[in-house]
Amino acid sequence: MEAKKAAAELAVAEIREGMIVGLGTGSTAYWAIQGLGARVRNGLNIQAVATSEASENLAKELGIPLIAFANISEIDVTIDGADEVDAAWNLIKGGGGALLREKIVAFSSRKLIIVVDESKVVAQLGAFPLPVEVVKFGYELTIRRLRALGCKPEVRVVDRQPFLTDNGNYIIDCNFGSIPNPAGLHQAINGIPGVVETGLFIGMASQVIVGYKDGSVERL
Ligand SMILES: O=C(CO)[C@H](O)[C@H](O)COP(=O)(O)O
Repeated sequence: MEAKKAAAELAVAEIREGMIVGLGTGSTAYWAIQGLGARVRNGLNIQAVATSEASENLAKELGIPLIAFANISEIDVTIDGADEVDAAWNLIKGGGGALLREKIVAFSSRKLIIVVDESKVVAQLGAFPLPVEVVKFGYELTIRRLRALGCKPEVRVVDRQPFLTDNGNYIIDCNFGSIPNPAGLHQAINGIPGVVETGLFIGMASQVIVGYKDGSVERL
């Protein structure tokens, strides 16, 4: 917990008056949202957009003002977590099932700050099974096509039910093993009809902040 909190707090310190801020999803982003809530209570004037219903609810509880996407064209800074970060700052995301909204928000963010604990930093992506969001229709066929790309795909199950994203889709966790060419794999998966989005975030991170067990932090 200390590692995630420390990384999140350093990112929150970068938020300035008047900014539009993207709120990530997960246990590390949770600390960023808490930190932003504290700064808002101390008078910081920001507006936020959330990447999940959970983060939106937390922002509301903390009194962080939210703004509709219809009223913005860009987000100044988004702070989000990741499941893996490689040496080129490519990411696997979606462990919390919010990858589609996270990618939509990240894509329109001038700056994407990724906050992780040290366990997430890897030489090559792939030890964490890649989450892929797919529509329910024909998902059995979509899974076959994913398997043909060389992975072991599994429908994510929570409480013995298929997990449904905030968008009403399934998550297929795809174990490819080591991923030597993340961009190529992303393209191949996104070419399968039925796939909505992959959890590979290629070249999107602007900054990576790593927290350590002893509470120290490092910018990569
Ligand atoms: O991509 C995500 C949610 O879809 C999260 O950012 C990712 O799973 C990391 O979560 P945590 O900070 O809880 O380890």
